[in-house]
Formats: sequence, C-alpha cells, structure tokens
Amino acid sequence: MFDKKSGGPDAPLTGSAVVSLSAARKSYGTGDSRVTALDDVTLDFPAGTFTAIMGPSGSGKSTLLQCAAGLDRVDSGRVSLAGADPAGMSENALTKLRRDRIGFIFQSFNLIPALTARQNVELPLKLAGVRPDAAEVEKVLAGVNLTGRAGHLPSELSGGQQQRVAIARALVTRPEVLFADEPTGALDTRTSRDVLALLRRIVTENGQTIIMVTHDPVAASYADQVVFLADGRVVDRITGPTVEAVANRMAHLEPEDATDLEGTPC
Ligand SMILES: Nc1ncnc2c1ncn2[C@@H]1O[C@H](COP(=O)(O)OP(=O)(O)OP(=O)(O)O)[C@@H](O)[C@H]1O
Repeated sequence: MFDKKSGGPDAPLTGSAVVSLSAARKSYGTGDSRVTALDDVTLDFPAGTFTAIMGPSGSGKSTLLQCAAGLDRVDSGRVSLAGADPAGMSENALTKLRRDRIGFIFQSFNLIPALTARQNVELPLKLAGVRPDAAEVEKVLAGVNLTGRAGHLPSELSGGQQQRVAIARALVTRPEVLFADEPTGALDTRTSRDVLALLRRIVTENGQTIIMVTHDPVAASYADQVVFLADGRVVDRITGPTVEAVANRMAHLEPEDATDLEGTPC
C-alpha cells in the first residue's frame, strides 16, 4: 500500500513500485516519418494506487500503457512489471506474466460474443489451464454487481454491464495490476460513474494497482494521481486530483508549457 507524502497536494505518492519505467524511449517509423512516442519517460506506479494518464491526442498515452504492460517493448531504457523486466523475457514468459499477474480493460470491452458473461469471465482461467471454481467466479461476478446476468450473452447486456463483465474477467486471476485504456470511453455519464466507482473500490479495498488512460477529467478525478504527457514526455503530475484541477491543466497543456519532471517519482 502507499502513503501520500506530507508536503502538499501535489506531493508524489510513495511506496514500492509495482510498475516502473526508467528513461524509456519508443519511436515508430524511420527517416522523415519517424515519430518519437515516448521520450525519456521515468515513472513509478506504487502498489495499491490508481493512476490516470492524460495528455493531448498523440502524446504517447497508449504507447506508455502498452510498454508498461509488456504488450510492446521500449527501444531503450527499462520497464519493470510486477518485478520482471519484459526486455529480458521470451514471448512465452511474457505471455505467462501478462496472463497470471496483469489484467486489461479496453474501451471496446473485447468480450467474446458467443460466450455468456460467466463463460467470458472463466476464459482467462481456462486459457491458463486452471479449472474455474464456480463459487469463486460467482464471487467475482457479484463483486461487479452482475449476479443474475451471468447467463446472458454480451449482446443481451448494456454497455455498462458489458464493461463490468470485462472488469470481472480482468479480476478473476487476481492480478496485481490492471491496465485500462479509456475504460469509460464508450459509456454514458451515469454508467461511467458506476464503472469508475468500481475501479476505485478495487484499489481501495483490494489493494490492486490501476493504471488508466483517459481523456475525461471526471474519470481522472477518481485516481490517486494524474500523470500528464505531451509529445511523449511527462510534463506534469497532480496528486489527489479534482475535476477542476485536471480540466484546468489539460486546457493549458501546450508543448511550450512542458516542464520536464524526469526522474521524479510519482
Ligand atoms: N504503430 C504505430 N506506427 C506508427 N506510429 C505510431 C504507432 N502507434 C502510435 N504511433 C504514433 O506515436 C505517437 C503516440 O501515439 P499514442 O497512440 O501513444 O498516443 P495517444 O496519446 O494514446 O493518442 P490518442 O489520445 O489519440 O489515442 C503518435 O504520434 C502516433 O501517431
């Protein structure tokens, strides 16, 4: 678990990092079409905290999430993911690490349409060769308030219910870290709040860690800290964010504002 250091609202979160990046760089393309998506990013994500990643379109948020989650590799620098270094791992070992210790939630839910909610939730266990424990699966479904919907297909569920199935599916392996890419992007305001409150509870009550990319200051306000990116660099951080503080920072987030916080733990 983490402490908020004394010393003001924007003091960095402390605690042992479950995910970290150190001088991480990532580019796409070559020559004139080369784009630097991550430019010397150093960040710590303490265990048991909820971080929102924000920034203008193209600032590197998804790239950061993909590299931190071991779905993509950095060109240079280091990533530490649940105590492992993805750079030194084979694809098989990395797949196992992601399957056993990491959860993913996407904007588009990514449920299997032909499987019921319960079967979707059981899937990660089956893929890991583990026989699903029915009571455990029911408990996870109850935890996201889906008891009674377990036998429904995704097409028979609302968007919010589908996202809660996706969250249950991500939680069923009890991952240390949940990566969420715009998890409320396809949901209406009220449903978004329900999903965000659920994510907040996962961190506060279970001590799991969430790293979430979002464009929405309301979503970011549910986090313990917000990290702002611009042009692939970390340019600011707010601890204990309010909607107003996040919206205000986003409104003023221009490349010339960039203050390099390289090396600052958060
Ligand atoms: N596979 C790729 N090939 C080439 N360029 C890419 C690729 N993926 C990302 N980029 C470029 O890298 C930069 C960062 O992209 P990224 O998707 O990480 O930004 P983002 O902040 O998540 O954007 P958005 O908010 O629009 O989703 C952008 O300039 C993007 O065009």
